[in-house]
Amino acid sequence: MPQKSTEAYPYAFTVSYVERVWQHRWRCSDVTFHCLEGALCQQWVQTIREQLTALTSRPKHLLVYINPYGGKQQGERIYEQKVAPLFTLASISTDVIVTEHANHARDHLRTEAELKQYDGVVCVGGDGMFSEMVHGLVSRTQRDNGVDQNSPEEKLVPCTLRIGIIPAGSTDCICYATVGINDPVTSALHIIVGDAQPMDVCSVHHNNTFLRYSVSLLGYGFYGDVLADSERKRWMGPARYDFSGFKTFLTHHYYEGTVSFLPATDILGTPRDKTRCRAGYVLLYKCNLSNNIHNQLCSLVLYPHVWGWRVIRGKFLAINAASMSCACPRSPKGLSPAAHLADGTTDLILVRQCSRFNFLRHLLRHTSKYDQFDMTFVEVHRVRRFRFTPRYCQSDSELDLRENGKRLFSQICRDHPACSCSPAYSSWNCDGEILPHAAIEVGYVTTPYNLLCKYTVHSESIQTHSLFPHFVTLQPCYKMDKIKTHQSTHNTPS
Ligand SMILES: Nc1ncnc2c1ncn2[C@@H]1O[C@H](COP(=O)(O)OP(=O)(O)OP(=O)(O)O)[C@@H](O)[C@H]1O
Ligand SMILES: CCCCCCCCCCCCC/C=C/[C@@H](O)[C@H](CO)NC(=O)CCCCC
Ligand SMILES: [Ca+2]
Repeated sequence: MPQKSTEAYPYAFTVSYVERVWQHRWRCSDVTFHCLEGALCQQWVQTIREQLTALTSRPKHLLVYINPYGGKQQGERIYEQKVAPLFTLASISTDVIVTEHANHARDHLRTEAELKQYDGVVCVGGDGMFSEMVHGLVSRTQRDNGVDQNSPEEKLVPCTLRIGIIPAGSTDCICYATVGINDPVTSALHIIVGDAQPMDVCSVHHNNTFLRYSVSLLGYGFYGDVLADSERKRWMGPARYDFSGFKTFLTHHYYEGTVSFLPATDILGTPRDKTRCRAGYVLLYKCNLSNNIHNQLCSLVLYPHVWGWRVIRGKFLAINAASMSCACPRSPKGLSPAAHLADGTTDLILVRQCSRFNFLRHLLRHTSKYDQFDMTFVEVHRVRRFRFTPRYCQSDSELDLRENGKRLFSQICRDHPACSCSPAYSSWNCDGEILPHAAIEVGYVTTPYNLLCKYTVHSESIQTHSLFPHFVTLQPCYKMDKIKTHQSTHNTPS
């Protein structure tokens, strides 16, 4: 600042604020205001501070879990260098746990963590780490409320604590599909300003026994096989998915079975809509869909069997249930671009046996503007529940082998034990974790979740933003713990 104005306006304070720089990317900027009088400066600071304190949606105390081995193993560095300084600037205090083993965060959240003292929990990692948080919190909430997790008929009780994601994984699909980008700074700023987004959760069962929750992808066939292969190549980092994806594409296995599903008939909107559920300031498509007659007509056309379950038998290259778009850097529009984040449904995508060439066309359309569902061997249904039963029963010994992670020597092709045809079973990819059971039942899709790092879709949050459009926090010009005015000519706080 020129000396002249410093002399004329000797008091100053700095406001840090969120700036939208490009598309969905946010950055923290600041602006310094200079005043003639110390008292006036103090009054401004006091008033802004009061307004900030009144924003109850903003977290003050967070519990952070860092997976040091997710993605490119950069979790700790990302948190220390990019996120922690922003939390400090926003006067958010944190308790940080660097996980020591898989399921550390899940078990800590489920049993030990003193959750009452926190306004939210944050995970630094990928989809697997987020899944751990969901399992810890959702399980704890169901247990505290006497909900039987084993019953697919039961609806989940919503959790009150929100989860924030700082992306540091390999796919980061949950972060990308909710925020619009996988950028740690953007996510940290969403957490700071208290953004919230409810999200759907599916419970997955086998023989009336609870297996796992899923919030993004439940995929059998192609995505199950990619995951099973890639887990053996974790040392490759995020590139393992490209390698295993290519390999699985070449193997071109199909799987026989029966899919039964309960179509979501009482909703507006279809998986073929052109809208995107990634609410922001420019594109505000809310999850509770718009009252649109065109959408209503599409629902009727797509779901003529409105009253009950539908059953489809066949040979499938992939069976995917996308509870959200599953957009990620590999596929910016995702597996089901029009899926909604919190509408109590999942989009069931059935890819029937077809030629390698056609399957490649289908896969490539996930990365372009062309419609991946507009192909004769692909169908998509918006559903509330579904089941899958493989054509051939899976024996208990086979399940044991799979559960123990052993190679499936017993997995023979259906007609010719000695040849390399398609095996009888794939496994389910449940948000990036392998489920060895081929036969599963998915209970009612419910929305027991709130994320911290999401654009506003609640009217409450929108109001908050229009009242206080940008302020993240206040800082004096010179580094101090508390907000104070200072006399800029003397470089010392007054
Ligand atoms: N300290 C740890 N040591 C080993 N594994 C861990 C540890 N902490 C968490 N995990 C496990 O690491 C697995 C992968 O983590 P994460 O999801 O963060 O990264 P990723 O798999 O590379 O990313 P993505 O899920 O986005 O593809 C998760 O299943 C999680 O349970
Ligand atoms: C031969 C050309 C192929 C081009 C294909 C592009 C299609 C990409 C669609 C990507 C869909 C990602 C769905 C997200 C799944 C996550 O819950 C899971 C855990 O992070 N990731 C994977 O399973 C990792 C899945 C990675 C699949 C490649
Ligand atoms: Ca959904």
